[in-house]
Amino acid sequence: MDLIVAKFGGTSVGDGARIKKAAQSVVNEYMKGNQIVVVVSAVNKTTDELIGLSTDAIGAGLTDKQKAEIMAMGELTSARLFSATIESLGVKSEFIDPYNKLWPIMTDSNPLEAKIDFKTTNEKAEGIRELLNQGIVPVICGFLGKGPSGEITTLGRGGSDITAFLIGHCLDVSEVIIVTDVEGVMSTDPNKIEEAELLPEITVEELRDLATHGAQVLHPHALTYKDPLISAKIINFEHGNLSAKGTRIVGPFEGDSLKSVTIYKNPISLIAIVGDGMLKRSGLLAKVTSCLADNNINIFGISAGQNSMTVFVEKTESNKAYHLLHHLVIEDEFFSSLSLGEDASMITIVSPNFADETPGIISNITEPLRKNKINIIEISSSQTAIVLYVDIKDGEKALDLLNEVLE
Ligand SMILES: Nc1ncnc2c1ncn2[C@@H]1O[C@H](COP(=O)(O)OP(=O)(O)O)[C@@H](O)[C@H]1O
Ligand SMILES: N[C@@H](CC(=O)OP(=O)(O)O)C(=O)O
Repeated sequence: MDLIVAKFGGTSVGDGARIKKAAQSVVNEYMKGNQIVVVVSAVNKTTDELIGLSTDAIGAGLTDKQKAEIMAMGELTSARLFSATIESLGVKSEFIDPYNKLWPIMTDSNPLEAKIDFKTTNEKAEGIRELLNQGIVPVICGFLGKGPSGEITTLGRGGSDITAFLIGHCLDVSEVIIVTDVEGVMSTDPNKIEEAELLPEITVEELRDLATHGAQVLHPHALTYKDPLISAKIINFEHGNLSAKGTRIVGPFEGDSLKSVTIYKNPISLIAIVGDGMLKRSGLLAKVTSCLADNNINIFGISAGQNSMTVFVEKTESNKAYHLLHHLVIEDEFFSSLSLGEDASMITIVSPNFADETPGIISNITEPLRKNKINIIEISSSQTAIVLYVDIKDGEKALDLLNEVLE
């Protein structure tokens, strides 16, 4: 007997027929002898409509607390609807909303982007297991939380995915299934490029980066709760079948923790190339990268400024790269000179929450290094990773300091 969480997004429960199809797929799984927890989003665009209505009626006077309470009506309704539909198909079901004593998801008091109180949620989730053992299918409102005073909070737009993975983690389920309006994760958004192709599999790390950079298919924070041993997949509601294939989400793998500070095992060398007004000339970056690629030299990073560009390569390859790039510099009129810099340690800090921790995350990271007189040679940041280069002699010390920051 497997224990499964199935999350149905707004479009998957977009009308009566879809709700029935979704409920039938749950019932079929239940009939196979599996236990199943349903997490449901608001029907179709209900959340947008509720926001639109309240903004039209109240405008700037709408408080965040009121907004959360009004938005919550979407999931309060859909959970009741879904649970009643399961019952109509002959299986016992109970909807679980924040007013129910079994409600598990506890948060801080932020109404719109509530932070999950993991410890309490983990304890409370055991109550759901009692229902499952009685043969009841719990239908939990996605997206919602309960604050310290019993008030309704929300986990941020698209937050039902977080609910699904969080419940999956707390109950240590065998599988989390995200049911949505596309076949799975595709090579790009199929609603933007029709030729998009289905990926049979994607790693947690890839999907997290994709989601953080705007791909709506899954909330990036949901993956924080993806355990390596819990299977997960994204499937299309059209199949009406929870065994549909879709895209399997694999990992995270050992050493690929979602929050980590790592130092690259080998020294890195910096090669700086200068030229007048480099940013305004097209094709210079391509010349440098193809020169190194043609000679099988891996580029670890590259940064470009007004009059210079820095390339990061492994120290063992730096001499070869230096000579190759020198040829390029003397051949090309837009480059004037290059220099092989000091050896550096490359430290990568990864966290899915950087996007939320800004402003301030860069200074949190650089401040302890400054205090310890560690010079940062170069730093680059994205929404999920910060890479910095420090003098090779400072590498290990910087690693320790940055581990403290991440804790
Ligand atoms: N790489 C991608 N693969 C699949 N879908 C994507 C991708 N990038 C963006 N999307 C979008 O994600 C949408 C699914 O997310 P969402 O609308 O939030 O679904 P749900 O309502 O089920 O939660 C798809 O309709 C698609 O437009
Ligand atoms: N209904 C909420 C939560 C959610 O996750 O919805 P969906 O699964 O349809 O993206 C929202 O629209 O933000």
